[in-house]
Amino acid sequence: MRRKLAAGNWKMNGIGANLSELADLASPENIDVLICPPTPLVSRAAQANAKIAIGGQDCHTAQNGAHTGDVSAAMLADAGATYVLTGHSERRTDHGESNAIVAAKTAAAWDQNLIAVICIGETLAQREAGETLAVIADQLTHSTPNAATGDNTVIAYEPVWAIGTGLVPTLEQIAEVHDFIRAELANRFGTETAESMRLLYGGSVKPSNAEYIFATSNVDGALVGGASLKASDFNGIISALSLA
Ligand SMILES: O=C(CO)COP(=O)(O)O
Repeated sequence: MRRKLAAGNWKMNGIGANLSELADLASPENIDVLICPPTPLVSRAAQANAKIAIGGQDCHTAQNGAHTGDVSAAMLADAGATYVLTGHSERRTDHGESNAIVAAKTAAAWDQNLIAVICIGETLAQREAGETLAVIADQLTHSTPNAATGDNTVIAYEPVWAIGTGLVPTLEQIAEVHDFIRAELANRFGTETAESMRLLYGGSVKPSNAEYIFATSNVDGALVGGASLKASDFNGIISALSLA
């Protein structure tokens, strides 16, 4: 059985004062809860609530060296992180990260025993051009190294046009992509590995729509931006996932 995962991505939001939100997060026994705060908060976040996991939002392909401003998977692990996001669309756009770079970052995360949450998703233009599944297949294939397992990898489907916009795909659209991802994983890694890998939906998930999204085929949780910043909001999503 896949353990469901409620993941929050604080993006470039939050200072020390915001860490008090972590103490107020619910942590139901039957699901995993993860928060990915900005890098300067990772170490303190990891001390704030023993029941939730902490992750980085990005890592370098190397573990150390002359890369000013970057953070390595080794540093995140040392600070108490157990997960890291790789290939978030904002990294792909703001920092020009290719699938090959995302795959190298994912491998670097695994080297430090971090669970990689590999993010993929189409733009609105790609969806309107009917290219969604081709884009998803391409990103999934080339961002995911061969050694992926259900233990070291989570796949997050985040349509770029749904991030921070309040727009959410229909449940049919979410199911279509999640079913497709599961099938692609089965083709490549075999059914057992594919069935053990968690697939998250991300993009404007709120307490008000979480229950419906979590009832969708092959959705094992969510990657949440804005609604993860306040415990009162994220707890609504955590509760919906726990009951799903
Ligand atoms: O990008 C996201 C999480 O990684 C989604 O952000 P929002 O939940 O704010 O739309």
